Amino acid sequence: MFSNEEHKVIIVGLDNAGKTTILYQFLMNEVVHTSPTIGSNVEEVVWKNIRFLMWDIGGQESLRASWTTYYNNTEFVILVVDSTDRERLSVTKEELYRMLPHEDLRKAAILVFANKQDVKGAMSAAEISQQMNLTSIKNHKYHIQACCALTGEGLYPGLEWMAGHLRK
Ligand SMILES: Nc1nc2c(ncn2[C@@H]2O[C@H](COP(=O)(O)OP(=O)(O)OP(=O)(O)O)[C@@H](O)[C@H]2O)c(=O)[nH]1
Ligand SMILES: [Mg+2]
Repeated sequence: MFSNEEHKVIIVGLDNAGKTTILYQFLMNEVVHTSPTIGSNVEEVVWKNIRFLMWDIGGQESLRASWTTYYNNTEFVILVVDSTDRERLSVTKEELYRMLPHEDLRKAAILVFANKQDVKGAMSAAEISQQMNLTSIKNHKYHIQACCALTGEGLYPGLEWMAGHLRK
C-alpha cells in the first residue's frame, strides 16, 4: 500500500557531531562542506517509498534550549554522537535524558548514531550505549547504530531500523 504520510524526524546532538553531514548524505549521497548550523536545515528524504521530513538542528550550547520548539509531532529522534568526543559524552547523555520525558516526544523512537567510526580510537557503539546507560530507557523504542557520515557506512542500516518502527 502506498502511503503519502510524511514522518517527522529531528536530528539532534552536540555541535560538531556530524548532524548536517548526515542529513546531506541521506539527501544526496555526498559529503557536503558544512559550517556550524545556526537554527536548522530541513529536507525531505524519500527512501523505499517512505517520506521522512528531517530537521537538522544546530547543536551549539546556546541553541540547545530551542530544540524543544521542534519536538511537536516528532516520530523519530536521531541523536548523533561524536564517538571521538569522550569528554562531552556526559553532556550528550544529559541532553538525551532531558529530552525523553518531554510530552511532545512521548511516542518518539530514538535512533542513536555513534558517528565518526573512521577515526582511530573512536568509542564503539557498545561503549557509548553503556556510558549513556541506554538500557535504562523504558518508555521509548531505541536503537544505537555505529556509522561514518563521511563514507555513509551505517547510515542506511539506521534508516532501516526506523522503517521498521514507523508509527502505524
Ligand atoms: N572523521 C569524520 N568526520 C566527520 C564525520 N561526520 C562529520 N564529520 C566532520 O565533523 C565536522 C562537523 O560536522 P557537521 O555535520 O557540521 O556537525 P553538526 O553536528 O551539524 O554541528 P552543528 O551544526 O554545529 O550542530 C565536519 O568537519 C565534518 O566533516 C565522520 O563520520 N567522520
Ligand atoms: Mg549542523
